[in-house]
Amino acid sequence: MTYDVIVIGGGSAGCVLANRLSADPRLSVLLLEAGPDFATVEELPAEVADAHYAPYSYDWGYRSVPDEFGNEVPVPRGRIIGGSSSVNVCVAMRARPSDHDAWADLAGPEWGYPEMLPFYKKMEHYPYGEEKFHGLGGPYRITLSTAADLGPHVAAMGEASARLGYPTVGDFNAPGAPGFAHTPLSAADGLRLSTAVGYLNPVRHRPNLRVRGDAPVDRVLFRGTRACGVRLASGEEIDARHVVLSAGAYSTPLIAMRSGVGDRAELAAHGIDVLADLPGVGRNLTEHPAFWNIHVAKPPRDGARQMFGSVLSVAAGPGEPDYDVQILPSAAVPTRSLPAMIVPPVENHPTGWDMVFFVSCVQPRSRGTVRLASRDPEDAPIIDLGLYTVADDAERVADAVRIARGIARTQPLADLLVDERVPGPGVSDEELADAVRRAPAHYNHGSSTMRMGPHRDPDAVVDTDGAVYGVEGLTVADASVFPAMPRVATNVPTIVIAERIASVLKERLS
Ligand SMILES: Cc1cc2nc3c(=O)[nH]c(=O)nc-3n(C[C@H](O)[C@H](O)[C@H](O)COP(=O)(O)OP(=O)(O)OC[C@H]3O[C@@H](n4cnc5c(N)ncnc54)[C@H](O)[C@@H]3O)c2cc1C
Repeated sequence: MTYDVIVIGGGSAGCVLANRLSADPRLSVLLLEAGPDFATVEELPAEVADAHYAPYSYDWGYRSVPDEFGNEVPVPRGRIIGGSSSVNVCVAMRARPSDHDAWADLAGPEWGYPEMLPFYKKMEHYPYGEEKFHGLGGPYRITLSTAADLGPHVAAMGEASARLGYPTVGDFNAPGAPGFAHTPLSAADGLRLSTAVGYLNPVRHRPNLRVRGDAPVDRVLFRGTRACGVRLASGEEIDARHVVLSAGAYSTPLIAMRSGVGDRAELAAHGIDVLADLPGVGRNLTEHPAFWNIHVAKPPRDGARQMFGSVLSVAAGPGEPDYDVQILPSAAVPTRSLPAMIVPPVENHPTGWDMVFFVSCVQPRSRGTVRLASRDPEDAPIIDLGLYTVADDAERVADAVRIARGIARTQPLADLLVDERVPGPGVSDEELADAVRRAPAHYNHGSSTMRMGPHRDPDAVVDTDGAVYGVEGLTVADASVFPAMPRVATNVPTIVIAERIASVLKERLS
């Protein structure tokens, strides 16, 4: 059988494509996912269903190459239906109007905020009611955490921020000034709402949609320069009129390169024939660099239900059109619940409880790369996150830690904390940038490795509709096409990118 469309990767974007394209009963759609498929919420492993903590199972197990200090940073990515939306911490932030201004400048006016607002509304089920900035009845349910969900430490953080002059923001996903806000969440009643749950499960009954889990793809097949199907890692070949790459910012460039789309010299090094010489494939990897600023907490009177669910956004650097650093405060959490691969366990902890300020520079200038290690589809890529290769990024993260330290010293939060644990009181404010560089972490927001842009841009890989330059019948829709990194968490921006690309593609293929 020849499918009208094969979508590779059933993650945040792939499930959107599968839903929107198969809405046309004339289009036969096959969704191929490397990880396991769980067709109902009841079948989900408990840790994947539980929205309160990010599970680090169902993961590709990637790591960044060692940096100058020998740190090999983990790069988690979901290998499961729903992709990284099945393993993330459920923060559901829209890209800001200022991010859309940048996208419009780099990729075309259709990516501006007024043009994209209808897609945000279309994707959303906002149970508090439809209004100017929100939608009702869309596939993706967005909820707001309550003060009870977040516990007393986060409430005290909000009060301390207000005392220091940071405004309180009622609706993070409406345009407006930065400040302290409860973050919207892709979770409800403790259930993580992946795009598999929101977009895919309700349409699985469609006779023109087939979903295959445990089906890793090796490469796209071409007749001349026209995509005509895919080859699975098992060697099985499947025909299609059109192929969509939605395998995420790390895997999409790998599949492209194995298929002959990429930098000529890199393809030649692996003996791959060149179909389209596109040097931008695997370049421009952008990540939000982060630091775990940890404070020993007094045990909370009432336990929180949600680890993360609020954010303070601040313009720290000069000349930014919007905020450039973010501080995500955690609830007070048992020390042993922090991921050991990121926060080494400590002996003789004074209380057994910590409060984390997970801080980031959300407009980083550093860039990294994703490269092929070999032609074997099961080989991990060579990932160089490139964190802090531009020194200013470490200064911005240090700015965020200084702000977090100031809030930790301010009442009423100061009364709920004991002392700073990481980096610790022995590290002065002036030494923070160095401490940040020596303990690299990130927000798990890797993107832009198949960047969207005009053909004249030598690093652009896809056009404004996600079509890959130099070949026909091949589209990319996932976080790899971000024209620039938004200053927010990347799941919702990936979903709206997929929504827009799906709407254009459906028109073309129908
Ligand atoms: C631990 C973690 C926490 C995060 N927390 C948040 C958060 O709270 N809020 C937020 O907004 N963002 C968060 N993110 C980021 C966000 O989830 C991602 O940016 C987003 O999911 C990316 O979507 P995508 O479609 O590009 O890729 P993914 O969702 O990763 O989907 C790619 C899919 O393709 C599949 N695939 C890959 N290679 C192949 C192949 N060869 N053949 C077949 N299938 C393949 C993968 O298994 C995966 O299912 C987090 C990410 C992680 C990893």
